[in-house]
Amino acid sequence: MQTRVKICGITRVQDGLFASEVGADAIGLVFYPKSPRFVTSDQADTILRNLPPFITNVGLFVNPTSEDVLDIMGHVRLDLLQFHGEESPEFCEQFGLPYLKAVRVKPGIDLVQYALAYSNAKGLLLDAFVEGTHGGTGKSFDWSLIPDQLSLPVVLSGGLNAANVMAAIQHVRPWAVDVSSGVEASKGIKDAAQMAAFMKGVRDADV
Ligand SMILES: O=C(O)c1ccccc1NCC(=O)[C@H](O)[C@H](O)COP(=O)(O)O
Repeated sequence: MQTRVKICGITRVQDGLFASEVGADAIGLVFYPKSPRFVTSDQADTILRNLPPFITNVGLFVNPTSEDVLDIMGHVRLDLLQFHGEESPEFCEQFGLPYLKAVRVKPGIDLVQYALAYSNAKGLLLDAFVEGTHGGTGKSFDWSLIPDQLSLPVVLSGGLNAANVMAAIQHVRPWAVDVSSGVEASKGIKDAAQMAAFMKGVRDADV
């Protein structure tokens, strides 16, 4: 099986294009204003208009209002939503788009119950728990906390990079992996060589 790849926190057309060229299946656009990778709807629209076909785009939010999401959706044609806060299943489902629910994993969290609660999600994005932040931390977590079987596809995230992504895939066998910090020259600025190396690590894990 080929592990899918999302490269998140794209803020520049050139980074979205290169992510497409190296084989990423999806790019993430962060609409959370407190993030150093935040993009406006106009910036997001420009990035998406320059992407080649067949690249899924994911709009990322943290505890938005319904109006926040609808406003972005009115300006940007999003394929998938990703919620990183304390959004309820009902909140996530109201927009008529498929969505990923992000979960920050720490000992004691019941991922089986989480997957059952968000049963209409397209997947669970499992990320590191870092107090006071919601994501994009560059920190990994103990992958052994992930149950062998969950009722939703797993998108493994949190501190992945070219050096650890092969081990992560071989350990977890996720549907997909997601990366932001691990392919950056600085926050929000992706590094082409790191993106290419990350993709090579994913392909090496899949053989
Ligand atoms: O990327 C951010 O700045 C961010 C801020 C707040 C919530 C979520 C955020 N990113 C969401 C992602 O899907 C990241 O790719 C994920 O958290 C992994 O990030 P990293 O550990 O830096 O690879």
